Order: sequence, then structure tokens, then C-alpha cells
Amino acid sequence: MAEDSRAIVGVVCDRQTVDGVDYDAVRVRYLEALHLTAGVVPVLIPGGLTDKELRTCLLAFNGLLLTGAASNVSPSRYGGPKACASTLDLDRDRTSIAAIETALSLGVPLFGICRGLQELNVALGGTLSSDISEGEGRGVHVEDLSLPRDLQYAPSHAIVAEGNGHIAECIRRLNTNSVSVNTLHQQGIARLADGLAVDARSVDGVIEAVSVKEATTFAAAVQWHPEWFHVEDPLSGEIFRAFGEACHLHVKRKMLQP
Ligand SMILES: N[C@@H](CCC(=O)NCCCC(=O)O)C(=O)O
Repeated sequence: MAEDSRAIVGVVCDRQTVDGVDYDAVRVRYLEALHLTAGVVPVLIPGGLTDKELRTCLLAFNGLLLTGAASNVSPSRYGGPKACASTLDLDRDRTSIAAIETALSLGVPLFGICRGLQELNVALGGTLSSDISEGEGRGVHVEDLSLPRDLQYAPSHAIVAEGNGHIAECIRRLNTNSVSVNTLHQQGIARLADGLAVDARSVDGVIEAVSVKEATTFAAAVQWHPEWFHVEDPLSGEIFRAFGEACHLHVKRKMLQP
């Protein structure tokens, strides 16, 4: 029987403590979007792995997903102001930054969502704003927690595609240059890393999507949450299918290697 050549995609976990017990966890919606729309097999990457062990994982995997999370990237990673420990997830930071560097060096497809976009920017030398609403003319980008979850993840502001990166291409495949996306973040890109190109901005100037300039495969991230309506929303489907195709191409390329 032919080996199942479906791509395996590693998903970096959040470290959470519930009733004094530590968990490594990922929201199911991210895993469903990978499995059902990208058509790949998601596996969880726990915290605490050494860089060498992460490399072993990424040599075996065909893609990397960096999910959103309520926690923030530690400002110590980019020279930002000291933050309250309760808002941080240092295990996640360490694993994500190392996994990003390794995936890019190995040419493993990479997709970041919300916190994942912020991690990608920091991993490549960029900085973050701790509260993007403080910027001149900036709108509100945090979710309304008083709303039901589906309404928190409903489209809420327009973004406009720019450049020729993976996400900009997905937007233009919808025969448009502008779409409405959801928004559930307080932080955002302050200084864009040199190795990143902007794929989309919100109308108030927030960088909403980026692509890695020198990447030879899908290596991109978005500030919004395409996983939530990955079935219903056309752009979400385009992005996850494009990521899945890149992961399956990676499988084929590895099969052809001597
Ligand atoms: N904490 C950062 C990133 C925000 C983010 O990833 N939100 C996702 C919330 C839902 C989830 O946990 O998946 C910021 O505030 O900018």
C-alpha cells in the first residue's frame, strides 16, 4: 500500500497553567483548519525541546504553524519596555523563535497567525508596539470580549493588499485588492524586520500581513485569525490551501533528495 504522503505540520504549543498544573496546549480550531482546509496532518510541538531536538522535528516535518495566543512576546526579545510576567509565555517565545530560524534555514513552509506574525517579525530582528491603538490615527484592534466568540472573530476592518507576497496573492485570487478581516490583538509590528515584505495593511496603517523576502517556499504571516472561519471565509480558505500546497510540495522535494 502506498505510503500516505500527506504533509505533517508542527504546531508550537502555548504553555498554560490550570489549577497549578502546567499544560502544553493548542486551540482545536487551528488544528481543524490545518487538517480539514490545508489538508495536512497537524502535530503539536511541546515546550522544553533543545534547539537540536527542534531541528530534528523540522527535518521530519513539512510545515510549521505559529498560532495566536493571549500571551505577548517578551519585550526583552526586542528591547521593549518591561512587561508584567503574567502576560508572557517564555517557553513559547523560545520554542517559536528557534523553530522559525530553523524552518527558514531548512526551507520548511511556515505560517504565522497573530502572535505568530509578531514572533516572525521579532525572530528576524524587528520590534513590536505594546499597544498599537496608541499610534496616531489608529483604530481599535482588540476584540470585544462581551460578544459571543463567533462575533469576536467576525470581520471588523478592511485591509489592502500590497506587494507580491503569498498573502497578497491569496487576496488578489479573490479578484479584489481589499477584504475585511477580524481583529483580536493589542500589539503589532512597530519596526518591520528587514527580511520581511508587507503583504497587507489596515486602513489605519497597521501591518496586517507579511512574507519572508528571500524564502523559497510559503513563509508568511497574518495579524488576523483565518482559522476561525477557515471553512466559511473565502480568504481563509485560500490561505490555508496555499499553505497546505506548499507543505505537500515540500514532501515531494524531500522525496527527490538523494
Ligand atoms: N497577545 C498578542 C497576540 C494576540 C493574539 O494572538 N490573539 C489571539 C487571541 C485568541 C487566541 O488565543 O487564539 C496581542 O495582543 O497582540
